[in-house]
Amino acid sequence: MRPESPPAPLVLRRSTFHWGSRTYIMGVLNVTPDSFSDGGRFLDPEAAVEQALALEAAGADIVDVGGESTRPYADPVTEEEELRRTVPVIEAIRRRSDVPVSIDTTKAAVAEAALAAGADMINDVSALRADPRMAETAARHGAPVVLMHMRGTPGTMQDDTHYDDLVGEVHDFLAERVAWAEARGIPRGKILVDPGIGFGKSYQGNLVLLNRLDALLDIGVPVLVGPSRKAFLGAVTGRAAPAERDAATLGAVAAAALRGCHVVRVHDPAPTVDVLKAVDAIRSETLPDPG
Ligand SMILES: Nc1nc2ncc(COP(=O)(O)OP(=O)(O)O)nc2c(=O)[nH]1
Repeated sequence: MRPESPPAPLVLRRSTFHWGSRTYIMGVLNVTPDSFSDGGRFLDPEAAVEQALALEAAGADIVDVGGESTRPYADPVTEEEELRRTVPVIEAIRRRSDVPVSIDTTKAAVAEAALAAGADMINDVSALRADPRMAETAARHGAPVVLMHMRGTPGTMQDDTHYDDLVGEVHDFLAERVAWAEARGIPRGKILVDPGIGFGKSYQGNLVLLNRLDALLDIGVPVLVGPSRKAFLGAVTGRAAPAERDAATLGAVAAAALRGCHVVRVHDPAPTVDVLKAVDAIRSETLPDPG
C-alpha cells in the first residue's frame, strides 16, 4: 500500500534524492576477486576508479563499493583485507569525482575508514546485525544506511529458504530494523530498506518479493532492490552466465520501478537509465521535463 507522501528527500554530497520523483540508480563496483558476476575485474585500484567514473558517466546516482563477496557460501574476508581493497579506491574516487559513494560492508571498522576516506553512506546487507558497533558508527557520522533482509549469513542463508509468509516476514523484519536503528540515533530520513533479493530466498521467492515490492512502501522509508544478474534470473531465462543476464535484469528493474521501488542496484547503469525513464513516465503518466 503506497503511503500518501514519499519519504523525505535525502542529501548525499552534491545530490538531493527526491524520492518518488524518479527511480534512482546505484551502480555496483565490486573490488573483489570472487564476486559472482564480475569478480576480479576491478581488483586493481586504477581499474576500480576508472569503473567508478564509468558507472557515474553511464548514469549511476550512487556508486556502491564492495570489498567482500556476499554470494552464497562466499569465503569471508578479513577486516584488514577488506580495508586494503576498498579504502584506497574510495580515496582515489574522491580525487576525481564527487559522485555519492556507498560502502557495501557489514564491518564497522571498514565503514568507519570508508566514511573517513569520502564515502557517504553505508550499505549493510546484515541490517546492522553483524557488527555491534555499526549502528554507533553510522549515527556518529550521520551516515545514511541501507538495511537489507537476509536470513542467516552468506554461508548459511541458502540452507533454508522456506517462509510461511515471505513478504510479511521481510516487511516486519525491515520495519523492526528501522525502529531499532532509529532508537540508536540513526534518523528515519537516513534509512533505506532492501528485501535482499537472492539472500536466503528461493528463486520463486525472489519473484514474489519483486512482484509485491509495494508491500514494503508503508514502512515509510525508501526501498532499494538489487536483482542484477542474480541466479533467479538465470533460472527464468536459462542464461547460465551472470554476465548474460543484463537483459533480464532490465525486466526486473522495470517491474521493481513499476511497484514503486526508489533505488535499483545494478552492474550496468547505461541501459537502466532509459528503462527507468520509460517506466517512471508510464507510472506517472507524465512526460519528463524537456530541460
Ligand atoms: N543492498 C544490497 N546490497 C547488495 N550487495 C551485494 C549483492 C550481491 O551482488 P554483487 O555485489 O554483484 O555480488 P557479490 O556479493 O558476489 O560481490 N546484492 C546486494 C543487494 O541486493 N542489496
